[in-house]
Amino acid sequence: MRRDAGKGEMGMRKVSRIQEVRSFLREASGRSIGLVPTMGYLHEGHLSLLRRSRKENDVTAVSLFVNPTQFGPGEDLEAYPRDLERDLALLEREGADLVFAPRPEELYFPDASTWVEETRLASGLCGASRPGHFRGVCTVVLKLFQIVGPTRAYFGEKDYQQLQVIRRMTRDLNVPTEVVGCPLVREPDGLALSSRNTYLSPEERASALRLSRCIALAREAARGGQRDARSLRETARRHLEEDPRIRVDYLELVHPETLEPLETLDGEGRLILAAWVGKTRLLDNGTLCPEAGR
Ligand SMILES: Nc1ncnc2c1ncn2[C@@H]1O[C@H](COP(=O)(O)OP(=O)(O)OP(=O)(O)O)[C@@H](O)[C@H]1O
Ligand SMILES: CC(C)(CO)[C@@H](O)C(=O)[O-]
Ligand code: BAL
Repeated sequence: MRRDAGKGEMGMRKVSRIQEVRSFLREASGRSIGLVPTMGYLHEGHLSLLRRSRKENDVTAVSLFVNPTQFGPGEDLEAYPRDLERDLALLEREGADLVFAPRPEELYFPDASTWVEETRLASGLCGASRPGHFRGVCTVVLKLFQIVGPTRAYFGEKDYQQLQVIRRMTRDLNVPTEVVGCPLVREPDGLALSSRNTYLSPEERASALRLSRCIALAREAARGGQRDARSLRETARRHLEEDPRIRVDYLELVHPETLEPLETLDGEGRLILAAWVGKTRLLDNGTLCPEAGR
C-alpha cells in the first residue's frame, strides 16, 4: 500500500487469508484503521457503518464472514443469504480499502479450544434464546480485532445487545479498539433493515411492520406520562400479538447500558425485542424517554 493510500483512493483490495490482511495493514502503520465486521449480504445499514468509518479513519477494512460458531443447531447457518459478488461491488463503490472474506478454515483451527465469553450482559434476551450465540460473536470479534488491529470498530444498534456485549468484552479485556455504536437504519415504512428480511413473504413483510410500530406505541405512552414498565411492555406486546403471524420471543424494557430490566421508566430506557414473523426471527429496539417531546 502506498503511503498516501486509504479512503479507497488506491482501489479496493479483497483478501481471504490472515497473512494478506496483516501484510496490507503493516503498511498502514501510523494511520487509523476502521473495521466494519459483517456477515455480508450488505444493505444500507451496513453501508452506514462503512461511511462512518471512512469519515473517521484513514483506512477502512470490512469483513464478510458468516460465522458458524454463533449459530446454534437448527438455526439458519446454511440458509443465511450470501452474495459475495454483489457485496464486493457495493464495497468498491463505497470506497472500502480492504475486504477480508475468509473461509471458516482460515479463522478456526479444527481443534480450537479457546472461547471468549461475556457472562453478564450476554446471558438474557438473545443470549437466553440462542445459547452460545454471544460466545461465538465475542470469539470471532476478538479474533478479527487481533487480525486487523483496528483503531475503531463499528457496530449497529440494530443488534443492540450485541453492541453492549462487545463494548463490555473490549473494556474487560483491555482491547485498544474504540467500539463505535451506529444508529439503526430503517426502511421508509419503519422496518429495521436486516439481511434476514429477504426471507419474508409479502404478507410477512407487512406483518413485520408491527415490530417498529409497537415501539412507537410504547414511546407515545411514555411521552403521555406512563412510567410503569409492565404497562409499557404490555402496550407493545399487545400490538404484536394481535397478528397471528407473529410470535414474540422476548420483549423487555431495559437499562440502556446494563440491560437490566426496568420496573419504572425514570430515565432513558431501551425497549428491546425479538419476534418470529412466520419462520423468520427479527430484532428491533428503540429508546423510551419519560420526558414529553423527546
Ligand atoms: N438496520 C441496521 N442499522 C444499523 N446497523 C445495522 C443494521 N443492520 C445490521 N447492522 C449492523 O451491521 C453489522 C453486521 O450485521 P449483519 O451482517 O449480521 O447484518 P444484519 O442485517 O444484522 O443481519 P441479520 O439478518 O443476521 O440480523 C452489525 O454491527 C449490525 O448491527
Ligand atoms: C458482529 C458479527 C459480524 C460477528 O459475526 C455479527 O454478529 C453481525 O454481523 O452482527
Ligand atoms: N447480526 C446478527 C447476527 C446473527 O443473528 O447471528
